[in-house]
Amino acid sequence: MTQDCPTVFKLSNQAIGFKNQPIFSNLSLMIKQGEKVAIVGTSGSGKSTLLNYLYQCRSVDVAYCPQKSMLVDTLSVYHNIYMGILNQHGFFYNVINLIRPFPEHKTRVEQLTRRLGLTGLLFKSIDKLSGGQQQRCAIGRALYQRLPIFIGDEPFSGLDPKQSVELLKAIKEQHQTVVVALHNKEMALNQFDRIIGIKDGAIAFDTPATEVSSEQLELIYHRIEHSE
Ligand SMILES: Nc1ncnc2c1ncn2[C@@H]1O[C@H](COP(=O)(O)OP(=O)(O)OP(=O)(O)O)[C@@H](O)[C@H]1O
Repeated sequence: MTQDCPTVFKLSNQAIGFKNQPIFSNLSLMIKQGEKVAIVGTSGSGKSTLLNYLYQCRSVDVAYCPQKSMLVDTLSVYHNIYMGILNQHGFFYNVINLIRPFPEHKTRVEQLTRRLGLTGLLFKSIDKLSGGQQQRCAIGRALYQRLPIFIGDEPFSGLDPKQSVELLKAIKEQHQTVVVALHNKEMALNQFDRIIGIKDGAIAFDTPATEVSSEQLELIYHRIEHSE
């Protein structure tokens, strides 16, 4: 039961946003260890702003998969995935491993690429991959960090539904707590424990996925049409 688990994020009446543009003025939110949370809302509603804030709150425990993947185009899948753990090793270890991969990392990254559906692409450079393959590589970078929390900002947007579910399964196996922004309502309803709907700079609903109706979700995406 996650109710009895430690709290991993707790925001109380928090203002979140940018210098001259607050996005949330009074946000309260608690996420417990072990929860699998989907964040939904229209484009521009503040999902990325919130996820980035959560990441900043405890970056050492979070494998973060932002919308702009920050992969290095000219480097290979292997190198881009390994880069996720650069901060876990010393400078010389990293340099040697990047020039001549240690067998331990090569084996583990290769196993991971199979799970990601990137078999045979280990040493292919990122700029030679499709958008979806690049996205899977970015997820691989997060998975390779083996951190307790995964935060993903639309990590499946370029993937087909089957791949998305498979990758989410891998993410759930690797990370205790999962917080993901997505636009796929079916996935939010079927694959997560809890759904947080964001609208007009506030949480419109925060409900167990089994209790969220598709009407509630539709409402989140409903735009008010202004007429003169
Ligand atoms: N660096 C920034 N400086 C100022 N305002 C920003 C900045 N980044 C985003 N915004 C604004 O903050 C609001 C929320 O943006 P955010 O990217 O969090 O939305 P989102 O829900 O993630 O959207 P999408 O689904 O399109 O990714 C938007 O109005 C956006 O214009």
